[in-house]
Amino acid sequence: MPDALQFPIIDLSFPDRFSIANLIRQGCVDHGFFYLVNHGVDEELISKVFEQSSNFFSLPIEEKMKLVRKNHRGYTALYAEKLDTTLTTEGDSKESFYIGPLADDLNQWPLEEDLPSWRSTMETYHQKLLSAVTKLLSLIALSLKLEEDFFEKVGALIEPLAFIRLLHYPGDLNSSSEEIFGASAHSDYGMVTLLVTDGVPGLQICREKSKQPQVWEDVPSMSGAFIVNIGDMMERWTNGLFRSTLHRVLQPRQDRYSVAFFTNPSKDCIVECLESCCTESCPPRFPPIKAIDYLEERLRLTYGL
Ligand SMILES: O=C(O)CCC(=O)C(=O)O
Ligand SMILES: [Fe+2]
Repeated sequence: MPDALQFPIIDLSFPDRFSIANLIRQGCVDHGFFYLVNHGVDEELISKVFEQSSNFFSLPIEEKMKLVRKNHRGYTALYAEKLDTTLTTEGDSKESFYIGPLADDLNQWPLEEDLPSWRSTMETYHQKLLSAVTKLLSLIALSLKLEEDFFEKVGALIEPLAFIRLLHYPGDLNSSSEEIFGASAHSDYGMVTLLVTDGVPGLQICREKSKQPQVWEDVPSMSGAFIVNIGDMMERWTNGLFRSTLHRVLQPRQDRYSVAFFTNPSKDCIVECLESCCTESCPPRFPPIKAIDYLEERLRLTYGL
């Protein structure tokens, strides 16, 4: 049995920004994961989000299907999504609900009379998370020896494509297939993801994706902390220095709820390998891409469109 994983704990309020930036760099190079504490998001708000998430997923399926995913916002039913696009089995055994950028009016909301304060809770959470991520990205820029406002300057934060994903993994599914996962193996697509879970285990990472057989290690939740992971666009920016680590969620034996916050750059932002991460012996591994084109292609593959 490998030892339990130990990720660095990043304190977003710590005054010595350079030492925190170094710790972030270590977490991103070694694991692509770290914990974030003192992030400025109240425990009480997080509890409310979990309560409202459970209220929504408890609705009858016909009600949930009225808000079925359009423009990548709204409800996706059990087995509708398959994060590991190489699997031939049916989709992942989870249901989810996406809430995207608040400004563009594309989100779908349950009726206020059905779920009072649902929309305002999610909107507040979206705003708070975006503000925590903006602070975190300035430290990530420092950790790459860039100016703190690098991600602003390249236009990543003009209107970031930031999504809340409420997740519910039912615990009472009797599946005969070993190949059914709550969330099958994948890496996230964007810059960074901030995840909070209800403490029910299931999340695992595989640090060496090409090594066979793959070794999967449990990621423990930490009370009061976000689990942060690097996504593929950040891996591309850093020419592979920061890892976008493969992860998955096992099908749990009891209900499991989690809430992910995915941050992608603004749609027209160009993601290209940083000069400081390239050398003659380590040339750029990824061509430049426009954030929206990359994101749309990844979503298309995930939903089998
Ligand atoms: O539910 C979790 O713990 C992780 C979810 C996840 O990896 C994702 O939604 O991308
Ligand atoms: Fe993920």
